[in-house]
Amino acid sequence: MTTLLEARGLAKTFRRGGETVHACRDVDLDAREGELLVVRGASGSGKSTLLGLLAGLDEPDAGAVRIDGRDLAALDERERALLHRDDIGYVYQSFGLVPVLSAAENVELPLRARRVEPAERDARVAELLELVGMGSFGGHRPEELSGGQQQRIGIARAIANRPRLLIADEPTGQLDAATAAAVLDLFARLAHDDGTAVIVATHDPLLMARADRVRVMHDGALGDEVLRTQTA
Ligand SMILES: Nc1ncnc2c1ncn2[C@@H]1O[C@H](COP(=O)(O)OP(=O)(O)OP(=O)(O)O)[C@@H](O)[C@H]1O
Repeated sequence: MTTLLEARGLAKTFRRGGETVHACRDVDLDAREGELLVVRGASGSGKSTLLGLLAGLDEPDAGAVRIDGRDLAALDERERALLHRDDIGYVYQSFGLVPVLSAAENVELPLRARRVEPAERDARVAELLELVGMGSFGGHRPEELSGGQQQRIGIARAIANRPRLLIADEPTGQLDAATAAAVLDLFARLAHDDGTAVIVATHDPLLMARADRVRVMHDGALGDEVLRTQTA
């Protein structure tokens, strides 16, 4: 399998009150095409910080992230925007939907950014809403949707442009068991059938059971790979 993302020596600290929090300490990580990689860890262990660094949403204090061999720190603003538009899908823990847009318009945003033709855009939005079981909710604003429904819209938006790299922060946190299982199937298909590199931060044991690899984060440090059978 081809390595799509390589992170080396990633570090990030925050100041909180008078103390320094080491949210990410010397993290090395590879993500490969066709693979579902789970990062597991207790609340506050640094998973969200790490995912934000991997996607280039935040700058590390030290270390580097290369995607397809390109160092994120070396990209100018335009190159970074294109990388985000075309190659990276990100599922935010708190969904990150635009409140004044409908569910369908939120899903449509990445397609508009790529200037997909209107007819193709409409068809793709309908397909994506169906895929996440939200076919009848396209006209609803985020505030009219439950947390789980917003989470599903966030997932549909993240995969709209068929990214090569999908990064998802607790993507089943708000979902009931049946919907979570459908999302797991979707992520597994994206990795195993479509060749997407999928990185998921989760506490969900079912998601861990579907992973090809599991890495455990503890106090900002990422441990060696653990066997899936050790994660249940
Ligand atoms: N912007 C920030 N300012 C100050 N401290 C922060 C900031 N972001 C994260 N932290 C701290 O860094 C540590 C790691 O947080 P992070 O959100 O990455 O963990 P997490 O594993 O994703 O937790 P959760 O599962 O609860 O989302 C925590 O101690 C958190 O309080």
